[in-house]
Amino acid sequence: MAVVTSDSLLCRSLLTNRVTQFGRRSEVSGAKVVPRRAIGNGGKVKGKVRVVVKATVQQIGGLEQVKKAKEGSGFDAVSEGELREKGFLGMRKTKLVCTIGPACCSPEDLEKLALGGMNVARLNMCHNTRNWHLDVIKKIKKLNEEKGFCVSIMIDTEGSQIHVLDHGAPSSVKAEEGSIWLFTSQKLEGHPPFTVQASYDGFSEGIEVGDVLVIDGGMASFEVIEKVGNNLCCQCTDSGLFLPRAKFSFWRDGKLVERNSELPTLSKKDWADIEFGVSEGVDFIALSFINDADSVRQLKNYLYMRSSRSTRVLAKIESLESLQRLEEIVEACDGIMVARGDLGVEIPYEQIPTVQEEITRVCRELNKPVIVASQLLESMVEYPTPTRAEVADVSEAVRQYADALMLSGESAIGPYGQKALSVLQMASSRMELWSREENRQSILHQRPLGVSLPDRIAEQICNCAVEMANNLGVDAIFVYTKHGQMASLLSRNRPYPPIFAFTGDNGTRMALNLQWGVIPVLVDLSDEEMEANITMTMELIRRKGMLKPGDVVMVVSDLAPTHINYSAFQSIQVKTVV
Ligand SMILES: Nc1ncnc2c1ncn2[C@@H]1O[C@H](COP(=O)(O)OP(=O)(O)OP(=O)(O)O)[C@@H](O)[C@H]1O
Ligand SMILES: CC(=O)C(=O)O
Ligand SMILES: [K+]
Ligand SMILES: [Mg+2]
Repeated sequence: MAVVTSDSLLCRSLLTNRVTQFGRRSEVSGAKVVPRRAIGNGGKVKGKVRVVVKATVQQIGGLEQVKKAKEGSGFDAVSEGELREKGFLGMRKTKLVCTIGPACCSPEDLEKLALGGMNVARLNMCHNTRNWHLDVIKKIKKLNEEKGFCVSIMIDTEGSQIHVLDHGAPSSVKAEEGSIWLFTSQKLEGHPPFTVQASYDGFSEGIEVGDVLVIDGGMASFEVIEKVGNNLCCQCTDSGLFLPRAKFSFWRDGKLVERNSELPTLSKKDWADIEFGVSEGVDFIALSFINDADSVRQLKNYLYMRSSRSTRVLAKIESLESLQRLEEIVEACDGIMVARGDLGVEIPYEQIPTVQEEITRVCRELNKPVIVASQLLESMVEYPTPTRAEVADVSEAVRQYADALMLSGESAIGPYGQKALSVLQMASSRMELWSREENRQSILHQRPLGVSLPDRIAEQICNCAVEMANNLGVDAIFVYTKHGQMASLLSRNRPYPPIFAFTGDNGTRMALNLQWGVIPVLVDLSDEEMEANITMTMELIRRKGMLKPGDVVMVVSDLAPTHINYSAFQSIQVKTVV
């Protein structure tokens, strides 16, 4: 068995080599042979950058690298099983994040979630002790090592926000219309009825009589009828429940009274949690309640100083301020979470759908992964089936090409976590298939990102590669990447075939777990011999019986062969398995 092509094809393609204007779209006629092109400015080959597009036929047996392609190396057990069962095109593209809580923290439950397709486990530092979280981290790492899973770990900081600290009951308390309540930041002895303790001393600063206090974005509403010192006396105007940690927002003349900037973005506790995450080698740190890009930069600088550069920083969009500074935050971070729960406290909930669409679009265009989170399958916290409206919401996020979907209470505290995960899995696969059949990918707009010529070339290569891959109907895209840049540029174009991202860097592998359509594979890559890397990885997949004669693989690479005097050497090759 060998991977195809003929040298004559290669020669022919070399003969048709011609120089084109930089930035022109590659013409793909549907033929499997694509002329090699050197791309330069104004018809000249530009300095130290070479781009090669070719179709080749080659024999892959007998190479030293083939021996290295040992069973099981770097390819996670779940993707392998999915590929066997469903073939390349059947592999799920949308990634799944599960919040880990008391309902799913045993090794058996974690294993079931991993088998069910959990790509990232989220630990919410608002809840439970650091030791509890440490125990979960250890269990996940053990599963990855011993059972061949590839589950990345995210910690989600508590952040600072005004919420209920104590309402005098372990679960919920009802507020009836007309009842009068005292809101205070003081701890009250014996907790008298109709009192609520707020989490922040300055919770009532700037608040006036007549303002409206809304609980959890609409769960209950109160009118401020008196202000005594820092305490607020309020009358319930819309009855509802106080849940533990219920959130406060104040409204005046139909507009939010903005307060978030008064609170520290990264509290002492957040820094201690971050320190914990860094020392335990978590893959993602998600920052709650950020208002601008400064806190993201601050954390990135800190990670740089700590030589913990493989930890990726995610910014959660859950305040009005962060929404107003969306682009600068997206540019500064490594990924975004649309935290619809708290966002719905700060903006009217009817705005959530359009805001979500806008955030996912900006993230894809700026090439940052985006997670859509909260209440996706909320009813499954209690019931074993989702509502039809919830399935529609999940499908809408997939249709918008979000990179990932997240479960919160559904997995953390609900008895049907695995079932909720399978609902996400099935609904996303279904919507992906529909999007592909409807050819929706072709209407994706890409804004140019790169500034330097090599970056612009990498971007164009990836845009063109995806267009070619879709037009040619290739089965898989292989990409070789150190930091994940090429893989994410391919993913940004949301191709039909899956992207196998081969990397020698474990941090890159774990980070790519969050990216749409990318299957990260850890392998030893040679800096010198790109062809050997290609041969080795094709053989790795073939020996597992997952590449069959007739399969067509597109290979995209940008690793620089050091013996060639070019600063970058990027190529697209199309290979057919014989
Ligand atoms: N580690 C944990 N230990 C105990 N309960 C947890 C844990 N993680 C989550 N939960 C429970 O699951 C629910 C949903 O989790 P989720 O992470 O969405 O939290 P949240 O409190 O709603 O806040 P946010 O997501 O805005 O930080 C929480 O309200 C909490 O009851
Ligand atoms: C996930 C989260 O923090 C929220 O939805 O508020
Ligand atoms: K949190
Ligand atoms: Mg939140």
